[in-house]
Amino acid sequence: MIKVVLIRHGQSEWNLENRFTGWSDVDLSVNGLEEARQAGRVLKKHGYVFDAAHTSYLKRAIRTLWIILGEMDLMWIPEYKSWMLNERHYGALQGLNKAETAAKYGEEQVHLWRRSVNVRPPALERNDVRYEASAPRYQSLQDGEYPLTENLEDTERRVLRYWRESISPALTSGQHILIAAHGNTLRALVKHLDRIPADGIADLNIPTGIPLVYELDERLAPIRHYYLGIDGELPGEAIPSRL
Ligand SMILES: O=C(O)[C@@H](CO)OP(=O)(O)O
Repeated sequence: MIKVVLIRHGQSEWNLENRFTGWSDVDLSVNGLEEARQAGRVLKKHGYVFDAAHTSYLKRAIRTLWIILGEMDLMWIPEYKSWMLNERHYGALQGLNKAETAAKYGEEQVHLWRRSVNVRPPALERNDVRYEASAPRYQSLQDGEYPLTENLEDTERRVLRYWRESISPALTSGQHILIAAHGNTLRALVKHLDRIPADGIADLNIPTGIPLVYELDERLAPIRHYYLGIDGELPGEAIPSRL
């Protein structure tokens, strides 16, 4: 049986301030640092060992990974980073306060921007300071790959490309893999793994900093999944609903 562990980064400064984040490169909050340490302790306590880890180009996920590997004394393992694991790009909403945006455009519109599969938030303009296509970290992207905005389907396409190209072959060759990523990249991956239809994904939220274990068969179809706490598998009611 194949196991892969997914983890959403610990609480970020903008999760705390309730701001749309996307590709904005904000760090972990004090609470987020502790969530990452705790995730490392949980994985270590339950005997997890990884051969390699994958994360995004964004420091909230990278730091979460580093803290976990530090706790597990696994800092030596290969670490792979890709923009394809970056959070869903939030377009022109990036940096805005979610509650203020809801007061301006209505709760329903903001819910569509946040949780629908096919509605894209307003796009960034190329002359916006938040458009960072020429930043060194994004130099390897091909034309058209740096997003101006994304819906969940757009995010799913690039996440699944990375899953198929870089993670699936490692898993089927027997490697134990940890993926430290983001709320919507992990929602996209879970949607694919569990074959959740487009109209069933709005209510799926992944909490920050709690390891999510997927057990897969040899064709990488899920057998079962569960969140892991210090005392073992977490019951549904123990999963925080905070986003
Ligand atoms: O702001 C973001 O980038 C994401 C994750 O924090 O928010 P949301 O919950 O709206 O998908």
